Amino acid sequence: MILMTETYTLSDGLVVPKVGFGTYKLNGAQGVNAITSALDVGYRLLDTAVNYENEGTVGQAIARSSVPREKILVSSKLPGRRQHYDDAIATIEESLYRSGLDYFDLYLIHWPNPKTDLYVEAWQALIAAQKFGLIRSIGVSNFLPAHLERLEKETGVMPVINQVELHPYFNQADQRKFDTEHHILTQAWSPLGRSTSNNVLKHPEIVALAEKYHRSAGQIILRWQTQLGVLPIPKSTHVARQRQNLNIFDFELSTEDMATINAISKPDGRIRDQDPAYYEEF
Ligand SMILES: NC(=O)C1=CN([C@@H]2O[C@H](COP(=O)(O)OP(=O)(O)OC[C@H]3O[C@@H](n4cnc5c(N)ncnc54)[C@H](OP(=O)(O)O)[C@@H]3O)[C@@H](O)[C@H]2O)C=CC1
Ligand SMILES: O=C(O)C(=O)[C@@H](O)[C@H](O)C(=O)CO
Repeated sequence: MILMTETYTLSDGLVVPKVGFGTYKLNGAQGVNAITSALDVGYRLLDTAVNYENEGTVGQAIARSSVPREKILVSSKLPGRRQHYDDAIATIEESLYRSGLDYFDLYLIHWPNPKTDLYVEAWQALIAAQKFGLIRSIGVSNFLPAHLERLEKETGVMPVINQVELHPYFNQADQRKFDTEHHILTQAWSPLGRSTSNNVLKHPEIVALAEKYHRSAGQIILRWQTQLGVLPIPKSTHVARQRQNLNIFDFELSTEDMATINAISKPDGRIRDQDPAYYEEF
């Protein structure tokens, strides 16, 4: 049975599912199998990046899937080392060749890299690539309010999406508020905390809520994110987990339980030392 998701409408009119599928570390034949399985389960938004070295894997899964291309949204990301205008345009074209696609539904600047200070130039390239028809919607990832304000001031164009680290240990309340006020949809990367040693799926409050709602810990977290108005992109290689991560639209967390999860967040809750104010990724 194919699972259906609810949708968000972005400020430019693009309709996106409320849950997408992350593909970091899904490479080669195993990656194709995992992504094909995700499409079979019902995922319709695939998140990739040049830096994941798997745009070919994603394209191959789409080619093998029985789901028509136009029913799938594919989102990729421009790496830090390609933020000069001409490099960015060439990279977007190469991303398309690698994936075997004619267009991307979404393309994001992966990190602002403020020390390199080329993100406005990269944004101008994304605006042009959208005009050329290579990309339907343009967005960013890991952008702080100051970076977003600068994009608007210098180009007049705000991103429609901002993909940031967001899980119960780091719930991004201020960034979400800013994004909402500027009609930007917040996407959650590592929505399940990447199952690190400090595993948020085992947090006692999350485990208690899973018992209360007769759901898995992952489903509680993903449901919390969608009730916050956020779009999580969980990754899983296992079909049963892929299915449960999408199957969150038939229950609702109470206001009190939402508040309980919101209270887990802490200022130093990032998985790694990746504050976009100074982190640079190439
Ligand atoms: N823009 C950016 O800078 C970044 C973007 N991303 C994007 O976000 C996506 C998701 O983040 P990611 O870092 O992969 O981490 P996630 O938070 O999605 O966690 C993935 C891990 O959780 C496990 N898992 C998945 N579902 C469940 C479940 N229901 N119960 C228990 N364990 C589960 C997976 O194991 P298994 O596979 O064995 O099921 C895997 O080990 C990435 O794949 C990528 O597309 C990620 C990081 C940064
Ligand atoms: O996975 C991504 O999209 C990244 O931007 C990486 O920085 C990731 O967060 C990572 O941890 C790489 O080791």
